Amino acid sequence: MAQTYFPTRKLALSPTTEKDSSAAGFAPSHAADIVAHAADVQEAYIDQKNRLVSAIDATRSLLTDIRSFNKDSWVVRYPQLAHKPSSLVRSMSFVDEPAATREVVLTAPKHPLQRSVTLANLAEHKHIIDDADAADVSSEFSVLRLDLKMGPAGGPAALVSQLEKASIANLVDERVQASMTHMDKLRNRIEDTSSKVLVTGDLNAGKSTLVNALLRRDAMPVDQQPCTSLFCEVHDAAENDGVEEVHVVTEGKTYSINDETTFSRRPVSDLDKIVTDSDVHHSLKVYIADSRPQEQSLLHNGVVDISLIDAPGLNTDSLKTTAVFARQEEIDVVVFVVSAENHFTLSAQDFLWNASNEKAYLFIVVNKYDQIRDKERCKRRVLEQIKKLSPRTWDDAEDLVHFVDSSAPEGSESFGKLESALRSFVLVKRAKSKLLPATTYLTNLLGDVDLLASANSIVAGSELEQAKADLDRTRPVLQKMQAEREHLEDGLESVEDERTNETGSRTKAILSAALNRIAEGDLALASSKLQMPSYPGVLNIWEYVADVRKALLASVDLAVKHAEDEARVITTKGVNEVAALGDRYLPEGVERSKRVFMPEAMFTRPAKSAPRRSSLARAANAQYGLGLGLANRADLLEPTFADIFDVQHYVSAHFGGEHGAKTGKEDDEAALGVLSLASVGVGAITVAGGKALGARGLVEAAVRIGDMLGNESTRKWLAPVLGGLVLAGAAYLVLELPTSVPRSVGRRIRSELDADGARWESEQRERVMRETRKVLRLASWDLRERFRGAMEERGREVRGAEEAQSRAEKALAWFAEVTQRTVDAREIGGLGTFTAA
Ligand SMILES: Nc1nc2c(ncn2[C@@H]2O[C@H](COP(=O)(O)OP(=O)(O)OP(=O)(O)O)[C@@H](O)[C@H]2O)c(=O)[nH]1
Repeated sequence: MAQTYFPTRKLALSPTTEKDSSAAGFAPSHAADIVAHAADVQEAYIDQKNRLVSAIDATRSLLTDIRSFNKDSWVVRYPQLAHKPSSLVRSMSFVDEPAATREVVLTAPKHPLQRSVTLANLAEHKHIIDDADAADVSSEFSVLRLDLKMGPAGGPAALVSQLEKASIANLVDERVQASMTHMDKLRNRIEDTSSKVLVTGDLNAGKSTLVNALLRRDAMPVDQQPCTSLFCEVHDAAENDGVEEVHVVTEGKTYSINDETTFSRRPVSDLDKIVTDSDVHHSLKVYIADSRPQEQSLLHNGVVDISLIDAPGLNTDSLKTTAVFARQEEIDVVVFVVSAENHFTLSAQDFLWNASNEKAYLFIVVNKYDQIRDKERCKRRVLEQIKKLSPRTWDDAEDLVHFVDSSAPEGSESFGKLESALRSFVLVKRAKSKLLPATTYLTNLLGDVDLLASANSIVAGSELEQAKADLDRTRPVLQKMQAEREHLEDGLESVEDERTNETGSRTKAILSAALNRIAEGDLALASSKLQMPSYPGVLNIWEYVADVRKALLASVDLAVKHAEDEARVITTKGVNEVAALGDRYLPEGVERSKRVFMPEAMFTRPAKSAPRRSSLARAANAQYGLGLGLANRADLLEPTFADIFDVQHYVSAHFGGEHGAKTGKEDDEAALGVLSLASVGVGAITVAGGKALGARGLVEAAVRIGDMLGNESTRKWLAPVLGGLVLAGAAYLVLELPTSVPRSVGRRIRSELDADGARWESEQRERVMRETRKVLRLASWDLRERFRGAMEERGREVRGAEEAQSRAEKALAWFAEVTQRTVDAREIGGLGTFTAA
């Protein structure tokens, strides 16, 4: 019954059960009780309305926060719960990830004001999974339900199997936004204090008289012939700035008090005339001032802006119009006026029957009761009719059916009771039409928020676990890498240095030995591939020198190549050591270097720029593939006199000068020009003497020879002796050539290699070391990059996991707060206790 909307007050009205006798003998309560009841109802209504408004505001702010949290901190997930027969267990999946399902369980709320069910992880609630009673518990969204069916119009609807997380979150956000807009409307509706009471009934039943009685003034014309044919809507003049006025609504326009084009103004004194003259169905807005205090006035009651609509009497013509009018949403209450003398006409019965089906409760005023002699009998017969026409009205007859004399309201107890009951009834009906939808909506919405929060809590919980596991896995790896970085660095440096130095010393050893050997006239390197040419005889001495030169140069090439090969071996070792360092320090799962080291590719690149050096030194840098390729350089193969008689060697050896070793090739050639002539004979002498003679000795010998030539007798024997000596020397020279030429050539080559003062050997060493260092640097760089990349990757993983952890923790706390706030909102709105009848 109506009072159940306001359970916070113990109402003074008798309970329904006591009224069961009302059909037989209706026992009216004392008017004072009714008035007190009206005050209670009014207070309870205001209280409930305010609570609901606060709850709406709290929910609205919660939704605003949820939206911004979802935007900034958490992509909200939308769960789908598949029902499992006879159990509280649901299979939960998310629209963005339909394949991944997890079992959850519906749990009883921890708080009485929580949703009837929330979700929890199955593992934590195994004990309640087989509760058959729970099979029907709904785990569906109502307000925030997403319509995920899509497809061409008329075609088979296809379930959107998978949408992006973000798109789903957007859809949820849109639903939340839409529900906020809807709440604004509900709030406006609740706050809207206007309420329309339609007064209708049989012709001449006294409707206008009742309206006048309620207003306590003769505003509406009575006894009109023909009967009232238009709808007069009576408002408090306060709504028209306190001015009493009639607004005749322009035909075809929708009335707005703020739009002068929708009505024309007439004085209230013209009302009689307007009603009398009216031959068409107009509607009127009548603004009447009620000077009575708020607690007495119906129009001016301080709670609801009630307007009374005096409708035309029901007949076959007006019946339909009035029925349509009564059905309008803004009509909160229908007051049906019936004459006690006539009871219900057929039109009245028709209207009541339909109206009671559509609007459960009707307020019935049985008028002209003063005219009835046998009042009890009349009352009984009227109530019997009401019982048939509107049983629910009959149930509440004490509140809803009033037997009055509208022509004399002042001081009438029954009329006072009618007024109070009508006011309560208006408020009760408002509660039903305005507060209840808002209450239901809010209850459903908060339930959905709970469901969303608990599903997202479960997700946050799993993400937290995942993040912790990730951290446990990645953080130690990162820390280990940070700790070992220096070791790796040291290891790489030492491989680089050690192997480069090893290459250097190997090269040095090989080349030193090689140069010493050629200086002795031997091949730089003993090899089966090379042989010293055999001496072809003095007549082919020039070719012999060329061949020796070529063979020695080729052997130097071979020695260089040998040093390079050694460097390749050492470098390969170094590369393998770098790879081993990679195996040791790179974490699991990091791809090892795919570079394949090809030792044969070493020493194949021409130097980009070399400083100016002797042609040999330049050649040394020109072509690495075949050692130095010295033996293929035509310009280097050209033999010289010095290759045969190495005067320069003897001269420099004698003067102990380093001239020869230090001059350039041009100087070599100049020296050869001066000394070449002398070297032929003198070189022979010196060699013939078995030891190297000094220049002084040579000069002295020449002088003595000159003296002897000046002496006649001496000349006689000197010529044959001298000739003999020269011949012997020449013979010796010729005999020694096979051994002296290789030495001379070897020494020449050696000194030419060192020609520009830069030690050829150390240059070669540097070159070979550079190559090794280059390879090892590349290998180290590659490993360092891998290590750095892996460390960055692990760092990112750790940071990602840390962020995920803090996001999940924040989300868990947030969703717990959301749940608490839904509880608070329910409490504020009295939703847990406010139940519909
Ligand atoms: N004695 C008495 N006369 C009443 C009462 N109510 C109305 N009347 C009289 O009944 C007549 C009709 O009253 P109206 O108020 O004009 O009736 P109505 O229902 O508005 O008439 P229509 O709008 O024309 O259908 C008037 O003469 C009123 O004085 C009442 O409670 N007691």
